[in-house]
Amino acid sequence: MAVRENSSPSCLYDAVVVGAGIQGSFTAYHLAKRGQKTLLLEQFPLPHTRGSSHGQSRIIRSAYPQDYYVAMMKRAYQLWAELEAEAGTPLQRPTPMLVLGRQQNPEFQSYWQTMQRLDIPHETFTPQALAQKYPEIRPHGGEMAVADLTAGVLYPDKALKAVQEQFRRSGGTVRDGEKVLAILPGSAVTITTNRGEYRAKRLVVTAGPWSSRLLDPLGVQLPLQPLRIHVYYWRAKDSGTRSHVEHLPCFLGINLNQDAHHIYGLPTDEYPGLVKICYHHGSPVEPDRPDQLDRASTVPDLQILQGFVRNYLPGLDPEPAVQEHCLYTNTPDEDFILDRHPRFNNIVIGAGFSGHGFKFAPVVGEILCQLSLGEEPPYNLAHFRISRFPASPKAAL
Ligand SMILES: Cc1cc2nc3c(=O)[nH]c(=O)nc-3n(C[C@H](O)[C@H](O)[C@H](O)COP(=O)(O)OP(=O)(O)OC[C@H]3O[C@@H](n4cnc5c(N)ncnc54)[C@H](O)[C@@H]3O)c2cc1C
Ligand SMILES: O=C(O)[C@@H]1CCCC=N1
Repeated sequence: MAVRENSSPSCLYDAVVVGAGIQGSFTAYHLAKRGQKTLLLEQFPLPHTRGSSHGQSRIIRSAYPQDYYVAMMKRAYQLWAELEAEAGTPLQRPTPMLVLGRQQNPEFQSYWQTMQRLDIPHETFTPQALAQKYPEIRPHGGEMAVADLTAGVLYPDKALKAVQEQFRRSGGTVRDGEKVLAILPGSAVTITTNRGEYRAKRLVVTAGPWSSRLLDPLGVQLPLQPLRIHVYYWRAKDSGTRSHVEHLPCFLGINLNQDAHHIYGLPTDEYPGLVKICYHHGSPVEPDRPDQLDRASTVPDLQILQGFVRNYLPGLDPEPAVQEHCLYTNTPDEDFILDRHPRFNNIVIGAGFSGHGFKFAPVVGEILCQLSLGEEPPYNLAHFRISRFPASPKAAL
């Protein structure tokens, strides 16, 4: 195997980041801005559609039931604006997001109370006010809404391109089509790829659905579950009502009709006249074989969504017009993993973004950069620690 660029001390990298999805790309961007000689490795030729960060729309919002996410979003909005200024292009479009639910529902209450307590600009809609403002939406049984007025639609493909470009401008190197096969810990970490070998003072692993492949041999078994998520786009029944589709806000339905489901939607630019509505859960899958689903554990997402469309958005055709897919990597509590390796503190892990990580990527990248530089990020990271999971037997090293 060829040894690349590590035959002299000057070719030792300050940092190597594995995985050029949105989290790894922002981590590399911050490291390079901090003057670190940084290499970003990606297994597939870029851009690609095989992980979690591709596509043309994601929701950005401040509204979360948990204060710690709201605090991180404050910083994320600042950093998104910085990247937009550097790139000279908008990376999001402001669009309010309705949290829909029953007033008595504890999760709905948490969203609402957090918005009030933390002064997130918001507007509350009684069922009557909701019907007036958004007649396309038909809530049931007294369901109401609170709108996060800071929300919007992010443009993921553009964002990924912009952050990687700015990383390169800061002196960083991206090598795509280069898969990391092995990691050997040490004061300088040795990284073996299908093309060669590198050494780095610090390593950040942001490998999305493939994270366990790299981390298990390093003795950290994380409860990460890759899920296949179907992305559905729906059209108005009557083409004359197309403007109704475009008028819809982003929305997040909490246990609507007293079902256990979370369903979300957003107006998008990628298919003019269609609205994207998805089920926030998917079927377990191997990331290299996303088409092989185990029937026994496949979630009936389409039936659930069709029921929702018929009941809540009767102006839409209940047959989806377009179907795509993407991968989530879930933790059991759906909180992220942002931590140092328990034994090797120059190896940092960012994983388990559980289908809601895109909006946080600028601040996640900053946190992973700070952790890898031995700094303590100014957030409560207790919810993101590896130690929150029950200990599992360690692999031999
Ligand atoms: C359908 C869908 C809708 C979503 N909606 C929202 C939303 O509205 N708002 C929101 O905030 N978030 C949303 N998310 C979540 C968000 O997109 C993800 O949290 C985020 O993209 C995760 O990024 P990542 O960098 O961790 O993973 P990825 O994008 O998967 O990146 C990991 C990268 O690592 C590379 N890699 C893996 N192993 C190796 C290796 N051995 N060597 C080299 N490279 C390697 C992979 O090829 C990949 O490119 C959604 C996700 C999906 C799928
Ligand atoms: O993160 C988001 O905002 C979206 C909507 C809720 C479910 C997952 N992604």
